[in-house]
Amino acid sequence: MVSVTIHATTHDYDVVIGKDLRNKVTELIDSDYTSILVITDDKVETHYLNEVASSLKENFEVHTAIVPAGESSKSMRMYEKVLDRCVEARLDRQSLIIALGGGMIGDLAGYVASTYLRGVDYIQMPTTILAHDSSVGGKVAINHPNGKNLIGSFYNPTKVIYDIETIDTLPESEIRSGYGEVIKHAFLSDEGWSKTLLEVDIQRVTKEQLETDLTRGIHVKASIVEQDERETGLRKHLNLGHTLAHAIEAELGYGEITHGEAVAIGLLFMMKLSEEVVGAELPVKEFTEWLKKNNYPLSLLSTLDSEHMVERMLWDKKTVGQEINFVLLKKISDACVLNVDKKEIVKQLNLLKAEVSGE
Ligand SMILES: NC(=O)c1ccc[n+]([C@@H]2O[C@H](COP(=O)([O-])OP(=O)(O)OC[C@H]3O[C@@H](n4cnc5c(N)ncnc54)[C@H](O)[C@@H]3O)[C@@H](O)[C@H]2O)c1
Ligand SMILES: O=C(O)C(=O)C[C@@H](O)[C@H](O)[C@H](O)COP(=O)(O)O
Ligand SMILES: [Zn+2]
Repeated sequence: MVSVTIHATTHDYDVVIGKDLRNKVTELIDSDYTSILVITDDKVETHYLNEVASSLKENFEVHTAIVPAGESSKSMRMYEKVLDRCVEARLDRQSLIIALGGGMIGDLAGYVASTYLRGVDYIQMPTTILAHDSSVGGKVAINHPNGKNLIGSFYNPTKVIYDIETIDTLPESEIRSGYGEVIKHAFLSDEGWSKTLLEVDIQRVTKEQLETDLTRGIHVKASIVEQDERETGLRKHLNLGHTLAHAIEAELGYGEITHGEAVAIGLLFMMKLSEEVVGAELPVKEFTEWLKKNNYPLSLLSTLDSEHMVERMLWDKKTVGQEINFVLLKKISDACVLNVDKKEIVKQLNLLKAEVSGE
């Protein structure tokens, strides 16, 4: 078992990474809670809810809330439903919420925890690769039809319990999605690691490599959120690739593309923009090849109208006074935030669309 302590402004919390933790959750809960509400989705429920609930029942009164799997559950409607469940279960201020699932559940349950009774404790139990990112750092949110995560807060969990065995049941599409954020963390931090990842074949990646990459990603994220929890500066770098990614997700409809796939496409666009705007020399060719080899859905770019995507980007949380701010790379592991002219964004997006469709 590996434990990484995150030093947050409100409290320190541990990210515990290990095997079979789903059957040992009770042992990992330090406080004496009156009751626990486990929030999960209906896919994760079939795999892991029984084990987690059985472990908790040894010591606690346990309630459950199950929402439909998929990004469309990160909504106002589902937020209200889960709050109703909190009320129905009579959770009090000494109750605990457990978010059992991927980033969708982590964000939704975390937002519920941050607002119910003005805030109750919650634990993140990530079950996807992507959630190595979402379970750390305390950003919790739900989506609005206009833009991703428009309603949310910063609210740190009391613990993150990452049972690494749960990722065994992930389909290939979710491994692909997870690697979108893993490679983002590599681009932000380490050229050598980035090169290693560009060799990864998503269909054949080993368990050992997955564990190493996840743990590494958690360390990168931890270091950044510890320095700038509320995203006044440095934390913006974690948004690398997200200005386009979030615009694509909202445009296609939440859940039509995975978050990590959208981020991967956003990273490619970020690279092209970085070359153009800051004269960076980046492994664009290698990254494009890697995306193609691993079946990231680059072809959907051709379905997007560039001007309209710029309109979508105005909902990005880095947008100030209608100016779009991009996280760009001067080189691998050296990011900056720059205002990019809307005409330039349209031009570069059109060029990228033409390139990937082979025009
Ligand atoms: N808060 C943050 O800092 C942060 C960071 C990154 C992403 N996010 C958010 O995270 C969300 C994406 O998270 P995600 O990719 O984990 O998606 P997700 O939670 O929707 O999970 C993806 C799919 O995998 C299924 N699943 C989950 N665990 C499984 C398992 N172990 N075995 C089999 N199936 C499993 C789910 O039911 C779902 O169908 C987005 O909403 C994104 O905005 C938040
Ligand atoms: O933790 C952060 O900060 C991030 O930006 C991580 C992103 O991977 C994540 O998708 C986050 O939810 C995006 O935040 P937002 O503020 O752009 O909604
Ligand atoms: Zn993300």
